[in-house]
Amino acid sequence: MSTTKLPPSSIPIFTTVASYREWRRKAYAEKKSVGFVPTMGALHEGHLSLVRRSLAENDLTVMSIFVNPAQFAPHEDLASYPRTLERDLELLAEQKVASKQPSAVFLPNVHEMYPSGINQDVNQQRGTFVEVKGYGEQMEGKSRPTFFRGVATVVTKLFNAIEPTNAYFGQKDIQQALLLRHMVTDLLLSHPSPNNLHIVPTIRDTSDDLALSSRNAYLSPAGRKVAPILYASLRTAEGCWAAGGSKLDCINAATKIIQRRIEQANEEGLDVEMKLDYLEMNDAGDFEVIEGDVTRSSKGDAAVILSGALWVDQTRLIDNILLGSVGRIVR
Ligand SMILES: Nc1ncnc2c1ncn2[C@@H]1O[C@H](COP(=O)(O)OP(=O)(O)OP(=O)(O)O)[C@@H](O)[C@H]1O
Ligand SMILES: CC(C)(CO)[C@@H](O)C(=O)[O-]
Ligand code: BAL
Repeated sequence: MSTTKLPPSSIPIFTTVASYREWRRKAYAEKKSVGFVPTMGALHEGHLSLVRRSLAENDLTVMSIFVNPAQFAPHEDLASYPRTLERDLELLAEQKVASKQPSAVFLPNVHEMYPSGINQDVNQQRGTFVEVKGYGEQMEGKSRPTFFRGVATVVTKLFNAIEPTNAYFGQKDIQQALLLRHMVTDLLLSHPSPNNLHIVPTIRDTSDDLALSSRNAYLSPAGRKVAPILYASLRTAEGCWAAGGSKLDCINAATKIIQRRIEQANEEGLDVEMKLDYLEMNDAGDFEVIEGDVTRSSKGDAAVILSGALWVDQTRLIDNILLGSVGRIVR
């Protein structure tokens, strides 16, 4: 275990796969289950809810903190992504469920995760990648075409290194979590098995329901004031869908809510720019876009992802609501 230049921590920190594996071997020998919470750090209550779920369901809980360069496009915010390691370790050490506390932090550097090197050329011809075709091109993948390849690749590596019994992901990034379930199934992974990849509900700010997100730290006061409109617009679409509206009508109604907020912000003289990236409904099974004339009753019982992304100045916010029969998704 290396402790060079690391902040003090009461939880063991492993910076190499080799040192972590020694610890993991002991857990196997003692027949202890290992819950895993992968993150990019800058922890908030959303991350901590995943930790508490893991603590409740496993003997041991491991969190990884790794800002994965491969999932950022060259024009994205890799350099400025919030990094708050000292505070993250403090928050983690405060978590306790039924006298269990987090057991280890995996904190690799880029070389440890990408031993053959990494470049962010989207057309790169050399290297090992994991791509989940057919599930990474819609919704988030449409706006971030190389994002899911980066996520699937690093999560495969993390699963191989950590060998978790259970892994925990947030509903806030629903496409990511469902795509990873497909990946785990298709690659016959057993650590975790597909049934043990859990999706945990989104934690929101109690005052205005804004989904907690590390990138919220980028928001100016004016940006923070308008940001809840994304979820409010999704709630409008949800209500419209429940009342029997067509997909087209519901998305239009939600879009109008955003447009109205943009006008209002101008009228209020708020110093903020908003731009809607997308609002869409997709089948939760195959991620296909729902046709405009489809309604809740014509869709039957199948689960639907209602999701959107909104630019607030330079910050890209995402959120979603699951519609229909979602019991088998969030579990
Ligand atoms: N509000 C939230 N509620 C529940 N889980 C969340 C929430 N926000 C993030 N997560 C989950 O935490 C895990 C780690 O996410 P990550 O470190 O990227 O944080 P983030 O807040 O989503 O950051 P970003 O602002 O980059 O999207 C993911 O599984 C993610 O879905
Ligand atoms: C799953 C993940 C840790 C992979 O880098 C990241 O995409 C995240 O934090 O959601
Ligand atoms: N929360 C998903 C990680 C990302 O947006 O890069």
